[in-house]
Amino acid sequence: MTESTTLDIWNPGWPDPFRPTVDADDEYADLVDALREVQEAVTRSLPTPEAAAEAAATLREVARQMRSHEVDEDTQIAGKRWDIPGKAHALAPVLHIDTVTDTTATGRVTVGRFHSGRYAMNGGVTPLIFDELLARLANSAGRPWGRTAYLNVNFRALAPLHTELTVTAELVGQEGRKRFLRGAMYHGDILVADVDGLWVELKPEQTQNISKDLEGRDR
Ligand SMILES: CCCCCCCCCCCCCC(=O)SCCNC(=O)CCNC(=O)[C@H](O)C(C)(C)COP(=O)(O)OP(=O)(O)OC[C@H]1O[C@@H](n2cnc3c(N)ncnc32)[C@H](O)[C@@H]1OP(=O)(O)O
Repeated sequence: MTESTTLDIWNPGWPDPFRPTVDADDEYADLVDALREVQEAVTRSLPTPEAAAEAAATLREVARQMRSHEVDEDTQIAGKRWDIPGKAHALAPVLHIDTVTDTTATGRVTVGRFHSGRYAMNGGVTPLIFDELLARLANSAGRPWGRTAYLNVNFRALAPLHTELTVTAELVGQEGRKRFLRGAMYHGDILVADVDGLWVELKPEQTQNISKDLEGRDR
């Protein structure tokens, strides 16, 4: 079993459309951090109508600025910074991936009120976190790119906000193109959720056509 110490490397088995074609610099990561701050602050706020209108105008101005730098999805950076927690995607919870071996992975995550259901992690966010860690493991160790076929999540206890949770993943079996994974999320010793996932290795024609298949369907 080989320990992988290169969490940030590009796996050569992954299809090109997922690779950023320009280098992201730290200013881009900082921009996404600032956007996360906005998401959390807006979620926590009850502004006066005047303050809400002023903030909305400011945010629309930022959107206008960003639209003038628009690129296509193959070129965008968001979701592709494999080297930083949360991959520079503002929706994704900031998952710190600590270890990835051929068959296991571990990580840590803390969420705030932006990702809250009511005083605890929203039930739609838990699968996002599992998908991130299990996908990283499923698609590591030189394995060709596979796509999530299912993620069956069991919610065992409330996952607290503002508290570090640990997440584990294990590759438990492979049959042909199918990779079976299992994962768990803990608050201390308390199991808050577990998951069974299936990744199916893409056929060559499925990876070549990723961008083409989706043309015109992303708006
Ligand atoms: C917003 C979040 C922010 C994060 C941003 C991060 C960005 C980074 C992005 C990173 C990347 C993000 C990537 C993403 O987000 S992936 C997005 C989520 N996943 C998808 O959209 C996948 C959609 N589905 C497919 O593409 C196809 O169905 C796949 C490829 C999965 C299989 O279709 P394919 O035609 O190729 O294969 P097959 O049908 O011959 O099946 C083969 C075998 O598998 C078995 N099987 C298949 N399905 C299931 C099932 N559900 N339960 C049980 N078994 C199942 C099947 O029985 C057969 O078994 P066997 O008969 O051989 O024994």
